[in-house]
Amino acid sequence: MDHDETVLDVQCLNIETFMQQETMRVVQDVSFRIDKGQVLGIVGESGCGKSLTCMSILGLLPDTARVTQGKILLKGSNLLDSSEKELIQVRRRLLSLVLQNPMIAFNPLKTIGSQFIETLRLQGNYTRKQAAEHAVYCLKEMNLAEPDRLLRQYPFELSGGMLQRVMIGLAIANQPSLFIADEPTTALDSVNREHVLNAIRRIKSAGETAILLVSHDMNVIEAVADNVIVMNKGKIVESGKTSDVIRNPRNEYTKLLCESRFLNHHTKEEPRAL
Ligand SMILES: Nc1ncnc2c1ncn2[C@@H]1O[C@H](COP(=O)(O)OP(=O)(O)OP(=O)(O)O)[C@@H](O)[C@H]1O
Repeated sequence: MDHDETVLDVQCLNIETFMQQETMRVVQDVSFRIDKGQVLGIVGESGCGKSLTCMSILGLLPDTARVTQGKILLKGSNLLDSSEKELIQVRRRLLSLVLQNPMIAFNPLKTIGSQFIETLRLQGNYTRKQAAEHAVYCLKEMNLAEPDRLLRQYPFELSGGMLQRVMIGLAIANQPSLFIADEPTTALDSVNREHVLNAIRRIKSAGETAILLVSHDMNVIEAVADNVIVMNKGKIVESGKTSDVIRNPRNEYTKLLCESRFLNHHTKEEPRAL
């Protein structure tokens, strides 16, 4: 594989948390790579370390957690060696994140348009007019109808699924090198989930961005991820091409996740923890 294509290379990542005088190794020796135009899925039960792994890449770990060992190479440079100032620049130019609940990402008192335009102008060299035009383009890319009208609306006027797509449109507006989506479909009904998966497919087919997709739903991973890692209790217990892992799961937890695929379609429940 051409090394130039690798966007994110996480090597032997270890994260500890410390709360109430107790230290816990919550991520242990986790390694993975994502190339341009590829989607890597991370699956695993609640508390297995998926979110802290993502937050460490963004340099946004909470005060009660820290990376104790490892490397996070973004296009070859180790983010763990970056200063806070450099990280802010990296987050603006190269990384973007979408979380489960888009409502908390928006200011309820401002229109979608003003927030979209403000963020675009913060990230890039846009006039207000150019930013407004680009916002319309991004919303169209997300297959959202009537983007001009949508930009005049307030967050509470949109459904969760629409807001999530607005968030994704905004997140990829400046073609980040790495797009991290942490449970982007979990709070959505099946129709909106499909819209979000289509949005991810579109980003993938543009071929410029590496995508890290966290989910506990194997259906979602199966739909868009080229490769998958399965985490349990802070460790990778299985990894490989998504189709191979699903066809031939080796680990007991992976088997459960795969079996729950059909169940999840109807109930959206998380599989029982082992
Ligand atoms: N801010 C924090 N301070 C201390 N410990 C934390 C903090 N956030 C998470 N943890 C602990 O770290 C471990 C990993 O949590 P993490 O949120 O990464 O799991 P997750 O796999 O993303 O779970 P979920 O699917 O529920 O979001 C858990 O044991 C959790 O309790």
